[in-house]
Amino acid sequence: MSITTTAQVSESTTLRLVNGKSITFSSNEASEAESIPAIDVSRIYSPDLADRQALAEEIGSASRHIGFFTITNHGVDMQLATNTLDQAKQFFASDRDKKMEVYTGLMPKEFCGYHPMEEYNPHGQKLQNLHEAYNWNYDASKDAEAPDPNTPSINLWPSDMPVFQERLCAYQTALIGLARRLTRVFALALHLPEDAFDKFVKAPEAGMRILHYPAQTASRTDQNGIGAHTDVEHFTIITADSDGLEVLSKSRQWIKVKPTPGSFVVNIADCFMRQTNDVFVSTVHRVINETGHKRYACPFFWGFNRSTVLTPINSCVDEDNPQRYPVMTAGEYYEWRTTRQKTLWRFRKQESGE
Ligand SMILES: O=C(O)CCC(=O)C(=O)O
Ligand SMILES: [Fe+2]
Repeated sequence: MSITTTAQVSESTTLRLVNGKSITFSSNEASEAESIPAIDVSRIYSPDLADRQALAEEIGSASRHIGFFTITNHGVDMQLATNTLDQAKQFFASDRDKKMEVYTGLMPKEFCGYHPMEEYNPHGQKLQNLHEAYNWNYDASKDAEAPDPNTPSINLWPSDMPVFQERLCAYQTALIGLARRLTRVFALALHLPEDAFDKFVKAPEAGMRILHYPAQTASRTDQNGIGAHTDVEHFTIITADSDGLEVLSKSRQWIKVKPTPGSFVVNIADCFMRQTNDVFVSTVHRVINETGHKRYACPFFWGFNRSTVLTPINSCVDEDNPQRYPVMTAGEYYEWRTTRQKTLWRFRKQESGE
């Protein structure tokens, strides 16, 4: 972590993110003084376009200002989420050898598979990030709305845990349905036709991850559960069983996000930020588990098909906001981030003397 000191103000911290941007904040403490917007999204199911447009205005405003919001009345059966978190508890409780059979290092250009405990340290803190994770990708053959048995899925499933795969995929299928509807609302929020993005999400990126964060005893300066970062794709839908998620506001304060039973947290990610030329904010976030007990979470990472060219949306580029990023496909960006993230984070681990 690089510490810089300003003349009158106390110490501030500057961190460089994997996406190339830097962030600075003056206090490492998080507070509940600000909160993220809570949006009732039941209107995604309304047959009336005016209802969906009104919802799009709310979601668009949250995406432009903080890039994080909670959604209620989303229509997803929360039993599917509970089942997935139960499977996470069982998987992470198994032997390390068992988990290492699906080690993510076997797939250097992908995130899928098992990420061991204390493997990464993105900001060179005294201690490695205190989490372990398991990631799995979209499987076109299980897509309820557009099943395609001919596209192989890239995954590392544990060999003898069929219920694990079944429960995790059932939850993923439900979230894919919700994400397709939200994608239409985002199109409206950008004042595009509602179906403008449909073609990009026929065969989407819809990877997921389960995470286990042990209770942290070290200070938040020395260790994070997961260090400050932005997500890679278009938007993320997070389920978590406890406090711990923190979001960096525009005023550079860390805000605590409270999980509300039955709701999800949604955040904008980097591909959407690039495609909207920074009109949508891909907000920096991290997790620090100071609850005193284990924390489990399950983010769902939704992105447009890897062949989608991330040309900035016309209405997001003008004289005051000229084009900020070179154009590349979502797949090129994904691969750049994955390899960079894995090598950079491991490099910093070696640097810290492990
Ligand atoms: O555990 C959480 O609540 C969020 C995890 C996260 O931000 C991530 O995996 O990208
Ligand atoms: Fe994240």
